[in-house]
Formats: sequence, structure tokens, C-alpha cells
Amino acid sequence: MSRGESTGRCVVWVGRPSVEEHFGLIRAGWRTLVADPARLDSALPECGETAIAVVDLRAGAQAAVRVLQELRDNHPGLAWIGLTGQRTPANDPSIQHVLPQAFELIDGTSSLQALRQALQRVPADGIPVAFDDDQPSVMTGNSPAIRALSQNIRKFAPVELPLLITGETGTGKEMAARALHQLSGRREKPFAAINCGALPANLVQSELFGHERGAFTGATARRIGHFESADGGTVFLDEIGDLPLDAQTNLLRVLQEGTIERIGSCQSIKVNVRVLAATHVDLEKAVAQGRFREDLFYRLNVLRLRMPPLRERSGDIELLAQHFLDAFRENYGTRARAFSTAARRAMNNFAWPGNVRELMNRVQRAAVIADDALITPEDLELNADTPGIDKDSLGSARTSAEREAIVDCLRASAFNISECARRLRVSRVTVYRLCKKHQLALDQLR
Ligand SMILES: Nc1ncnc2c1ncn2[C@@H]1O[C@H](COP(=O)(O)OP(=O)(O)OP(=O)(O)O)[C@@H](O)[C@H]1O
Repeated sequence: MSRGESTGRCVVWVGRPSVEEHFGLIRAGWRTLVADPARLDSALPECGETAIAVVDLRAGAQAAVRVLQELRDNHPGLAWIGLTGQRTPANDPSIQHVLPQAFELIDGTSSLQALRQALQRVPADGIPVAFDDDQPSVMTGNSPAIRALSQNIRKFAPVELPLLITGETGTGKEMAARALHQLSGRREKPFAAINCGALPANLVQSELFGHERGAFTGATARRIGHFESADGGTVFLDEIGDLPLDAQTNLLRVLQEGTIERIGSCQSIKVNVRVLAATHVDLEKAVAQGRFREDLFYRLNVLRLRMPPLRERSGDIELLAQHFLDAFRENYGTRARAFSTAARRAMNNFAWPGNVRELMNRVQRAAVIADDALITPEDLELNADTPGIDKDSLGSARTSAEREAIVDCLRASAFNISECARRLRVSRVTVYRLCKKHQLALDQLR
């Protein structure tokens, strides 16, 4: 007997289920009813208070969301599963607003099986569910922040909508994008990761969309771009804020029409890719300054993942450090096998401006130079006496704002000290002094 039947719970359809879906659920033992907008304020007598809504966002999504909102006004805590598809109006603010609240999102082309499995996962005592502890974390870490992130990655992976990943440098944005691809139905197809900031401005269009022979001087042969070669898979555009405006226009076409044109050709080519984008800069600000197209921003910003900085992942620093040390030892057989108490304290007190990447680099270097089985703060080039981070004090807020301003400026100046000093209107000596004060190892950050 299925769980729907055994628990007396039922499914409330919002929108129109297909015949296969409707009878498929009934055959599996779920009692189903279709939400009647005329009597949404009544209790759901047929189901009790533990009904689960299945909201069809594949057609007539705005009307479905209105019905859902009314249902939830009258039945707070009602868990719901969203069915999305190519016709889901992804950039409609009302849709954007509700998607993250879904218990799970299922791509419309997925099987009835996926819906049945998702229904089985909804906990009997309703939502919100903090974490599904049976599921291993998608990324290394056990902090509440990482577990919440893992849950969102699982939720967003099967959905065919663009997604924006935000977060400081080294927080694992690319890793999250790879996890989204691996957990999606596209996992057998290519994953193309492109750093928009690293592409020379005159080659961006050709790299992304390809070119025809003779399209420009030096185009001696046809070239297939990343979007075409990743057909069927996922394209991850890192540092999307650095994409030049003309390439932004073409990216918008991919998102709106699912087509590209190679440079030098006016023939549209259909491509089927899911676009994931990442940024460490504030894209809203870039839109306000006219550096980023507003319509593209709304297209990309349908689903959003925020990567927490390492300093917010209490408990993860030691876990990740040991993880990197173990992995390094396996390959290089170093003497160091753990961290001294002082090293652990120093790591926990450090602010990690370069986040997980910096932690990994410091641990690997320490593993090489450590003379002992226990890694010391000196091996990690950390100050053993750094006071703990007192997040609430004004002094600490000032210090962390100063640190952030320097890290941002260093990045924007490609780690050129003279350029950074010019931008901050201080001397080079001051930049070096501030780097020392905040324990910013330039080679690590680069
Ligand atoms: N949770 C994690 N577990 C294990 N390794 C991690 C984790 N998060 C990040 N890393 C590692 O840290 C490094 C940086 O991660 P990644 O490149 O994904 O960060 P990013 O946010 O995309 O950085 P950038 O903004 O500089 O592009 C990678 O080597 C990645 O494997």
C-alpha cells in the first residue's frame, strides 16, 4: 500500500494534471482533488490538514500561483511541489518569488515516478523542514548554512530554469554548479564552465557562440562555440558580471528563444542548454550603473543560490581542513596527519577572505612544510594570537568592512598593488600594511 493511502494524506492539484498524472497517482494510492478557487477558504475536509499541493506551473502559471497563495493563506504550512516546464514564465516576479518556497521542483518532462518519489519525501508533520538528515550533504560541510545550501541544490537541480549563484571568491560556486549538473537529468551530457572574466573581450562572442570561416581576420576555419558543443547539457558562466554588453544580448536570445547565431552567419541554430551563472559582484548595482542588462538579470535571477562565506560556516573550517589534509596525504604521503589545538583555534579565528580555496591552499602548503604529525599555526602562516571574531562589536564591523574593501579592490585591480593603491587613494606601502594587518596572503588570493 502506498504512503498516500496508508496515511490518509492526499494531493491537491493546482492547475491541470495530465490524465497519466492524475490516474497514476490514484493508482499509487493517493487520494487526489483539484483545487476549486471558489472554496479555498474552507478546510480541506477530504484530506485533513496534511494535504500536499502539486502546483502545475507548466501552463497558466500565474493563475496557479494565485490559487496557491490563497490556499496557503488559508492553510499555512501547506507543503507544495511545483511542476515546471519550458513555458513556465521564469522571469515573472510572482513566479520567482514562490519557487524557492516549494518543497521540491520537478521538471515537467520528468516521469510520474519523480512526482511520486517527491510526494513520499514530504514529511508527515508538515513543513517547514529544516534539513533532510538522511540525505548526505552535496558539498563537504555540516554547518546549518551548508546543509540548507545542499537542500536547495537538490531542489533546484532537476528544474530546467536558469539559476544565479552568488558568493565571495572561493566559496565553491563552480562546485555547486557541477553538483547541480550532476544531480540533473543532463548529467550524461557536457558541462561547460566558462570564466567570462578571463576571456579577451574580442573573443568572447566567438568562444561562446562560435564563428564561421572568414567571419573576421584570423578566422581561418569554422569554430563551434561552447553553447553549441554543450548541447543537451549545462553551461556555467562564471563572473557573468564581466560579460560585455554585446555578448549579453546574445545570451538573452539563448535564454528567450533557445537559439544562437555563429559570428558571420545569420542562421539561427537551436541549442538545448541549461544556463547557470555565477557572480561575486553585486549584479543589481551593475544593472543600476548600466553595465549589465536589466532584462538579462531578471532572466538569470529566477532561482538563486547564495554561497555562504567560510567564516559563516561554524564547524566547517576544521572539517574541511581535515578533508583537504587527508586528500593531500593520500596523494603525497606527508608526515602531518592532524592539526594542533593552537592551529585549530587560529583557523577558527581567521576570517578567510579567500574562503575555501584559501583554506585548501594553506593546508596543502602546511602539509608540505610541517615537521611534525601535528600542523601548527606557523605552518599555516596564521597568527596563533588572532583574537576571536566578535561579530557584533562596531570595531569588528569596521575591521571586516576594511578587509572586504581591500580584497574587492585587489581583485578589481587584478592584484596589482599600484593600481589598487591608486583606486583606494592610499600609498602602496599602506596597501602592503593593510594586507599584513588582515593576513591577506597575496599569492593565496591570486
Ligand atoms: N565544500 C567544499 N568541499 C570541498 N572542496 C571545496 C568546497 N567548496 C569549495 N571547494 C574547493 O575550493 C576551491 C574553490 O572552489 P570554486 O572554484 O568552486 O569557488 P568559486 O566560488 O567558484 O571561486 P571563484 O569566485 O574564484 O570563481 C575548489 O578547489 C573547490 O574544489
